[in-house]
Amino acid sequence: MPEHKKSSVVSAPGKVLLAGGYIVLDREYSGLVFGLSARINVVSHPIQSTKGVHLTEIVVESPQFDDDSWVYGYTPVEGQGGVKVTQLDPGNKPFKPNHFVETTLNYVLSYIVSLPPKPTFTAITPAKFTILADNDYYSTSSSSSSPSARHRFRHLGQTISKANKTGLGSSAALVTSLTGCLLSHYLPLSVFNLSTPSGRQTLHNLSQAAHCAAQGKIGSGFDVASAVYGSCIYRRFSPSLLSSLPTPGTKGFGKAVVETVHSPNWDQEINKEETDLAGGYKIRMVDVTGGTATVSMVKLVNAWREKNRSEADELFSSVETKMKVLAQALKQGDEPAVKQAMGEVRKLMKTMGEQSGAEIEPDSQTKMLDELEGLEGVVGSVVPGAGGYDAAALVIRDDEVTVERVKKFLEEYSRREGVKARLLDVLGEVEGARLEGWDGTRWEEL
Ligand SMILES: Nc1ncnc2c1ncn2[C@@H]1O[C@H](COP(=O)(O)OP(=O)(O)OP(=O)(O)O)[C@@H](O)[C@H]1O
Ligand SMILES: C[C@@](O)(CCOP(=O)(O)O)CC(=O)O
Repeated sequence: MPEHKKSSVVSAPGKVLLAGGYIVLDREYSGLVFGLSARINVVSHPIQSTKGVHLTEIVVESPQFDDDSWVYGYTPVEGQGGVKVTQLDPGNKPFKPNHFVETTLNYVLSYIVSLPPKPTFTAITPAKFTILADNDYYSTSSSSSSPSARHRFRHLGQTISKANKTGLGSSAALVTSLTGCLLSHYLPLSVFNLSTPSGRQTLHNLSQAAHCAAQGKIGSGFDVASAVYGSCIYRRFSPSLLSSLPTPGTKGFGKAVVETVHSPNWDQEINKEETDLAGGYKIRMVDVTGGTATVSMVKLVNAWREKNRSEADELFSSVETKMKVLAQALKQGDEPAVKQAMGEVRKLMKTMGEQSGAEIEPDSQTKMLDELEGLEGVVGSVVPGAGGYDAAALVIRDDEVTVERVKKFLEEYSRREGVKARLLDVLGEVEGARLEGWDGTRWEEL
């Protein structure tokens, strides 16, 4: 583990889009997203070269998963192309790429070496980056109260591709925390400081660029926005900002990344003032061990909207109106208003699903959420984001009795319906990406 003075630790939260799925893809509409207490942390460690050996290696490891570490060589690219990393064959193990990690390295290292006043390839030195994800990002067969589950960064006993995601936005939290850690590790505080508004803006723009490239599509970016800024009402950036970046490893890539990240044309809106959760309430998530194919659902909703423009636009506007009412009610702790607004958002999203053919609130989720809403202390529920079988979101009263009641209900419901529904430990949280302090053993728990 690293000597703390030479290490940086950056964490970024997961997300829950409480209201605004699909509509937030269009800049006309905004969505309400909360950050989550489940964070992905990235810890940097310099690698000392032994005398006479010239290393140009960057290692990224995710020790909670079987065999998941990736070794990259890095080389400068001529013609202001920045840096290109190439994954090195581990020899003794199967060769497994991690597209999100590799793309982030290409974008962030290229940005760092291409910063004005002049390109400095020597800014990059060999280093290792360790990814530590809070447990709630993945479903497991063990219950959350078992001893191994209490470990902060549990070993999952499988590879990343086999792990069952709960839908809390692991790739956005990973790309954002890795971007923040690379910037903090390689750049002096005078050039990149995560705690300043301009540092956050750089982190946001660069993480959006890397995440879109890794995903192979330009989504709304609400997940990266909340990983950087935490809870907010989010209006997306114009997709044209990222549509003409060259490919990593080609001439002009590094220069283009710097120009794009520093462009004055970024037009996302992050409204944090109207997003808060009053004391006495908590946002909790219920995992149903499913997962959702967001891309095909978005295609169905878009196709329906194309054909039924005025009906769809009316529905989209109603979702946005109710989203704003919900944000205000949550901030004020107005329980009846939260209940009503969540109920209305649910109904509208159910209708969007029925009209478009996308399973936004599948009937099995409807049944579970209706029953949950009947419990004392459960204020409201929604299928967040794209909906489907990702973890559902609840607003509940913040007391032990309610939590126990919900847990007991989910046990009984799982037995009765033959499903695995459980309350995740994760809570809604307002804060975004942050530099973590070094406190000795905290990052050595694995
Ligand atoms: N702990 C981790 N260590 C290394 N890579 C990770 C980790 N978590 C996520 N990733 C990367 O992110 C990818 C998962 O991204 P994907 O977009 O499929 O899921 P997601 O962002 O969690 O989805 P959702 O938004 O539905 O929660 C993994 O294949 C891997 O490349
Ligand atoms: C459908 C969409 O609006 C939300 C997807 O949310 P999630 O990944 O299911 O949390 C897509 C997007 O905003 O990029």
